[in-house]
Amino acid sequence: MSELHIEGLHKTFGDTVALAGADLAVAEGELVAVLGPSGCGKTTLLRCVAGFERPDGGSITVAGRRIEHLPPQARRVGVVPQEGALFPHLSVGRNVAYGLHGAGRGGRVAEVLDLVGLDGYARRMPHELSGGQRQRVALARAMAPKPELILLDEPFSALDAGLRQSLRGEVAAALRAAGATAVLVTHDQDEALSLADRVAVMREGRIVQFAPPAEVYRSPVDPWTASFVGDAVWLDGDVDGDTAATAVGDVAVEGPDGPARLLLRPEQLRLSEGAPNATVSAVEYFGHDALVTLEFANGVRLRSRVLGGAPVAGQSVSVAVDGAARAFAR
Ligand SMILES: Nc1ncnc2c1ncn2[C@@H]1O[C@H](COP(=O)(O)OP(=O)(O)OP(=O)(O)O)[C@@H](O)[C@H]1O
Repeated sequence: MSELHIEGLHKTFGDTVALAGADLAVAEGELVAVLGPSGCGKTTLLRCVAGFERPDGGSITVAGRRIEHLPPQARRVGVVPQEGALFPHLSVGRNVAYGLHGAGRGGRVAEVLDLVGLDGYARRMPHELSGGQRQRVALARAMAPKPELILLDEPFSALDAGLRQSLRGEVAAALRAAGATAVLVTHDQDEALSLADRVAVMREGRIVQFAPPAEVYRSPVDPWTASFVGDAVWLDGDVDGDTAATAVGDVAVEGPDGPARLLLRPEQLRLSEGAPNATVSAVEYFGHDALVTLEFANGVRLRSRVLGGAPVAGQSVSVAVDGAARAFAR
């Protein structure tokens, strides 16, 4: 497995700019999620790397080799499409063996099926598998020829929520066990944050932030990224050093001095002991936690994520802020 370098990639379709100078550098053995809203260019980026689309400009290098002008089969890149796309008339084993040649085929098929947890499934037909098993076969098929790089295009999107979550972990484990360099495209922030070593946030054809999941969540580069990745609670304030004066009191901050929009995550607003300073105006209960809308005396409303017992609407509560808010100049 090898590293991937994408520089200044451009692609337009008629009047639509799908890629507007996308840059991405994936290290050997790394699992990167490209996360962005619908239409931001994720699939186009992946298709350019796979060779299904030819970019208008820019370069794609895998293991030091420029590949953007090579046909797909010469790129040594494996692809796991959205819905697996297995050959329906071929057994699991023959699907996985499809891109393999030579004597070691049988052994390699068994090896990759084992890696994806489908040891003993080689004789089954695709229609005899669950949706999650089909996706694992598609992953095994992509990995079988030992490509330099594996690309996964929304590989869990056709599955229901429970299955998606368990399969995510299994796929990440299989990729890591194989030492694969992989790029996964998704619009699902939970998927990106939970799976990837680094997340590339994509907007309007460009990568706007590329960092480990915790950094993207805690220190988003701009308000758009803050609101796109995770729940954002916004509060206006005036920053002076490491505190900001706000309508709900002084809050610890990180960011430039002056008028600012302050980003808090709902779990940073904690119900505490002490003199009440807010009233609960609404509660959305989810079992494991609840989203509570808090109204302060001056009319400011903020959302808090509360674990365990949720308060009830109308209740007076004391609210404290944990950690620092991130300030963006206003
Ligand atoms: N073959 C094409 N012809 C014309 N326009 C296209 C083509 N492929 C993509 N586009 C346009 O390019 C833009 C980026 O599309 P792309 O499929 O890469 O986005 P995406 O981020 O993968 O979206 P989604 O999450 O909805 O799949 C969109 O505006 C789309 O309509």
